Amino acid sequence: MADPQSPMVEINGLEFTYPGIDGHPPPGSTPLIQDFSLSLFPGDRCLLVGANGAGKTTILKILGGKLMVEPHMVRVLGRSAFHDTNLTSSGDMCYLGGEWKRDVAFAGFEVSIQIDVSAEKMIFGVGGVDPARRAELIKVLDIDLSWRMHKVSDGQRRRVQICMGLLKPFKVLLLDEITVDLDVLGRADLLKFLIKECEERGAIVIYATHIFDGLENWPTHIVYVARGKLQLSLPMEKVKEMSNLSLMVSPPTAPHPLRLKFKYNTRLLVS
Ligand SMILES: Nc1ncnc2c1ncn2[C@@H]1O[C@H](COP(=O)(O)OP(=O)(O)OP(=O)(O)O)[C@@H](O)[C@H]1O
Repeated sequence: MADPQSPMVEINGLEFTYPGIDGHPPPGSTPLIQDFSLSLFPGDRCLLVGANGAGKTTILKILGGKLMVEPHMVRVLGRSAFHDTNLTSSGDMCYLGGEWKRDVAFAGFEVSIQIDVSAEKMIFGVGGVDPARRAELIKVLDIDLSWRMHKVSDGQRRRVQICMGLLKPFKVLLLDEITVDLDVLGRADLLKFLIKECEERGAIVIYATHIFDGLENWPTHIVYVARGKLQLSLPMEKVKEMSNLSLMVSPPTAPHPLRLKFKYNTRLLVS
């Protein structure tokens, strides 16, 4: 188990702008992510929330080492997420997000994983895996090993993707709307499995989603992002303490307010 006092993820004054076609941020552009700092410790389960375009995926991609930032701005397990490729290849950090694609011959060109191969071949093709963990994941995700990948539904394909991503005992898991294709029971079983991973092994999960159903007791933290800035980071005990309190981050008349209503009757009204 990791030292509970030392952060597994540290974001220090993160700034990020997507590069233009010349590979550099357009001159004079305002950074998309600004002045963002956050530390997460062993066992933390962080729910990353915010409106469309707030910057959640960008933050997860930066943490997942898919976008370059200065090494001191983001440390994952004490290492630079972008520069230390061993973080991902070792399985210590796992990013699951977006569509499940694979690179084909042309640089930067990707196609969906829809080849005629069985779920069994894909899952058992991942080497160096504990057979008991693999069997548990196949059960939790209710995977039929005889599924052919070109004939399965989106949700079934997603289950195989999640299973393959979780086969190695990750230390940091980044989930970007990955459960959107799962049915209610499949999602609940997966979320329960992730709680066990955090409590028993001290792993951490950062989960960006717009679907709050069934999440009342899942997170240890709620992190709210708007316009690329951290607006709120609340431990769940605080959210529970705020029973009957409405926390107004922006007036309820703001266009498209996002309402997070948990069973504790805490309402975060944010735009
Ligand atoms: N590759 C890119 N190049 C330039 N701008 C981008 C790129 N990807 C995203 N953006 C912009 O960055 C902003 C944040 O996008 P991001 O995908 O991080 O938001 P999000 O909070 O994950 O949104 P959603 O809830 O819709 O998934 C958006 O305005 C988007 O248009």
